[in-house]
Amino acid sequence: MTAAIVTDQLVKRYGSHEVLRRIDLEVLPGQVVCVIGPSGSGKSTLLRCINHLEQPDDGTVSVDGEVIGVTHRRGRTVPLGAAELRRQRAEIGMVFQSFNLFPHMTVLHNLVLAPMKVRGQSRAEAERRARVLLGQVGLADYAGAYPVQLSGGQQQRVAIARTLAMEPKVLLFDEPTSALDPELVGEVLDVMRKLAHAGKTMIVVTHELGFAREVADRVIFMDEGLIVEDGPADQVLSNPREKRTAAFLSKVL
Ligand SMILES: Nc1ncnc2c1ncn2[C@@H]1O[C@H](COP(=O)(O)OP(=O)(O)OP(=O)(O)O)[C@@H](O)[C@H]1O
Repeated sequence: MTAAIVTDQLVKRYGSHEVLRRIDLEVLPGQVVCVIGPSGSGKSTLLRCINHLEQPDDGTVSVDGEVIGVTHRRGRTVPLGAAELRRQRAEIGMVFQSFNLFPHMTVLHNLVLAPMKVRGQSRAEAERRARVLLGQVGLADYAGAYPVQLSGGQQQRVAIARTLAMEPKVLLFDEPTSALDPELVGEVLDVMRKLAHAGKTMIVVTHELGFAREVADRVIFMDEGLIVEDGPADQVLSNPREKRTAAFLSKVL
């Protein structure tokens, strides 16, 4: 079985600070992996390198067997051109903490923009699909609303629908509920739970350990740019093998 996501000896540095220190990770199709760890451990940077929002300094990322961001020319490895990189990145959906919806566009317009521009879908087709997705995230009646008219939880559900509209091969979530008022967290986690049950491949950076325990196939604990522990959710969260994992959990549980 081809892994959905592979990182091979992935390195990212900011100046002399090595933020990712040779990360090897393999996520199988349909797996849900939650990534936990202290602030500054490199969780966001890992996601941002997987989708090449940040250029890794060393190592490779592959999605569905295709190496991201580089190609081979005359025996040398060279960076991909912008258009080709855009095509690859469209296969890697990313949901951010801060929604990032276009404020001057309606919900529907936010959803159809990229499928029309990047995927070449007609407006009619893009709108038809967008309405289906809005139904799936429980926002069928909000197609004509502007982001400012929505709660944070609704905005994040629109952002998830917008990501799904590109039919990505994998989904990355970077603390998708951290900016939400506590009473709005559940509705976003519900949507993510449905995606997990529908068989999507997901990496979720989160502080929601209840969600991780219930939904994740695996939990990864990162610290100081390394994967310290990687195992079944119950084992890592209830019976960690590594002292550093246990110390972290004792602070956050
Ligand atoms: N653009 C950047 N320039 C310089 N340093 C950066 C940059 N982005 C991240 N870093 C540093 O890299 C380290 C890892 O950051 P990262 O955001 O990946 O951590 P994190 O585990 O996601 O933390 P948090 O839980 O607080 O979001 C931190 O020390 C951070 O200050």
